Amino acid sequence: MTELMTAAQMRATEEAAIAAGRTTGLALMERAGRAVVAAVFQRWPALSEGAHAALVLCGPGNNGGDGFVIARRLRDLGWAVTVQIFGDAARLPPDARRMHDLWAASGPVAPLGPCEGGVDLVVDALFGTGLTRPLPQAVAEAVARPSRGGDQVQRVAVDAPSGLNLDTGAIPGGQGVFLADLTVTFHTAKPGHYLGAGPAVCGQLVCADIGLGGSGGNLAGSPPAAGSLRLAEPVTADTGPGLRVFPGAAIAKLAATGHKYDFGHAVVLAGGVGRGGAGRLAARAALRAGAGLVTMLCPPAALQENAARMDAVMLRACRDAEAFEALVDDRVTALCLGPGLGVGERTRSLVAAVCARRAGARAGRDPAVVLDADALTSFAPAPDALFALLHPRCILTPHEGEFGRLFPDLALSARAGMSKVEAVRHAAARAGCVVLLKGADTVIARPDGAASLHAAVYDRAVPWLATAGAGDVLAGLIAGLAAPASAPELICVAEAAAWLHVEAARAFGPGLIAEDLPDMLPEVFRRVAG
Ligand SMILES: NC(=O)C1=CN([C@@H]2O[C@H](COP(=O)(O)OP(=O)(O)OC[C@H]3O[C@@H](n4cnc5c(N)ncnc54)[C@H](OP(=O)(O)O)[C@@H]3O)[C@@H](O)[C@H]2O)[C@@H](O)CC1
Ligand SMILES: [K+]
Repeated sequence: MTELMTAAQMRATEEAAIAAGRTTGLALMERAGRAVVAAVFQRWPALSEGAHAALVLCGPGNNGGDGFVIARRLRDLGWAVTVQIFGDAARLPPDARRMHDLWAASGPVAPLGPCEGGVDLVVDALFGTGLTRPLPQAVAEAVARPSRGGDQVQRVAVDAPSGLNLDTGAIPGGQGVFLADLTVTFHTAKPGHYLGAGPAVCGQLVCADIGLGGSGGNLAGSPPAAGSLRLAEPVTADTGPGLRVFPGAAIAKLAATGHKYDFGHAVVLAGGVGRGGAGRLAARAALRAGAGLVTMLCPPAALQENAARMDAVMLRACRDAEAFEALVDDRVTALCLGPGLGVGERTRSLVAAVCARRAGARAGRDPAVVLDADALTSFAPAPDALFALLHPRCILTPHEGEFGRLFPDLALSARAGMSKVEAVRHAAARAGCVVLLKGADTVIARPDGAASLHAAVYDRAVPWLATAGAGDVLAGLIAGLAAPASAPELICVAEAAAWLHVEAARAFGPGLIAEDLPDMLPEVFRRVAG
């Protein structure tokens, strides 16, 4: 399932299922605890054979309840289990109290403290979705305490490593968090499993079905609902092999045949002499992504330099915004500007001219406009002047630095407790267009709050993608995918571009430079269509 639920949404889903009589809190808790044990055995098969020793740390809420289920299950399998609790068992919520009592009928419960004897497994069932503030000192000490058993001790977190905020991926207080090798969450993943510090402290993420029923909807690539949040991850059709629904459906050339104009005409505006590399990267990516034609516009003095470096990309001289008007006709379906364009008035006037190109009521949809890099920074002194130019077929693709220049109150340093998802949602609403904030946790949002998280973390981590020019390639990819008449809506295009960008980097591997990315796309496409 690609939907991501906040703690409040998860609570509401659980309550609705219980209120409708479809399940009970106790049944959910039992399944949650058993799912953790099953995931532990799958990750470490040696632990599923013979008897071992575990330390189970239980908290004051239902996360603790899951811990008591785990303790009971392991003991039933012959393990030696030590259970410690933070807080007063008498004040546990009812379901957790029942699970505590079931365990306590035949096993002791001690307060948090050093564990006598060596263990093979430490279970963190201290806090899950209910963590609202920094860990208390006693808990911070408990999660940091090394367990006897050395390197052989495996550490599993129930729902979340305690100390991690599952809505934001932040560690409130900045310190004190359980470092897990494996985190088992329930029903859907939560934003914090993918945002910020989440992936590093979760270790590996497994999402277990606990019988709450699937929503089945909000899959990557389909039009998202206002206010929803999902993961941009592959979606395969249920019926047989063939195209992947996502990202396959977003790549026009994989799904249809047609004339080159059916796949659109993308225009990339590039910088002056010696600054054209960024624009060339974007143009090559747009062409590889499937635009039928790509034209690069550059200042007259840079024509020769660019002509020496490009063949399939067409090239025209464009001195300023006035020249732009004369050069671009109605068949241009996507425009990309910013990479290498330079910061200043010329860029501002080009952005104004590009955003003013509208299809009109009868001509179908407006051209897609990708604004990146210098096209964003040029408006740092007056972001509102940019927002006044934008329309819903525009997309801003900042990195954190550029984002902070346009939205200083939403900048990373100013976010204080607000998640990256919320920050980008606010930015999109203010800008009146799609905003994609880059990172290992790329967040894309539409003005109505529909959002998508593309995570290059866990087994998709590509640290070698942090290389000069990679962002220019992403901007070009979006323009190229958005250009065809059959392209899906812009937020879906952006999801697909983010995914392809990372897949291209993964296919190449370490040593990658930005030039390699567009040229890896054919290999990625073959796999998508296979
Ligand atoms: N939803 C579902 O479908 C299912 C949920 N399940 C499980 O339930 C978990 C959620 O349970 P939960 O809501 O009881 O929250 P949990 O994380 O146990 O903590 C709440 C307690 O901690 C306290 N507290 C918080 N922060 C604190 C701090 N810094 N320092 C000290 N105390 C602090 C807080 O106190 P309060 O803030 O109210 O003062 C409250 O007492 C979920 O993660 C999953 O494991 C499964 O069983 C199956 C189905
Ligand atoms: K936990």
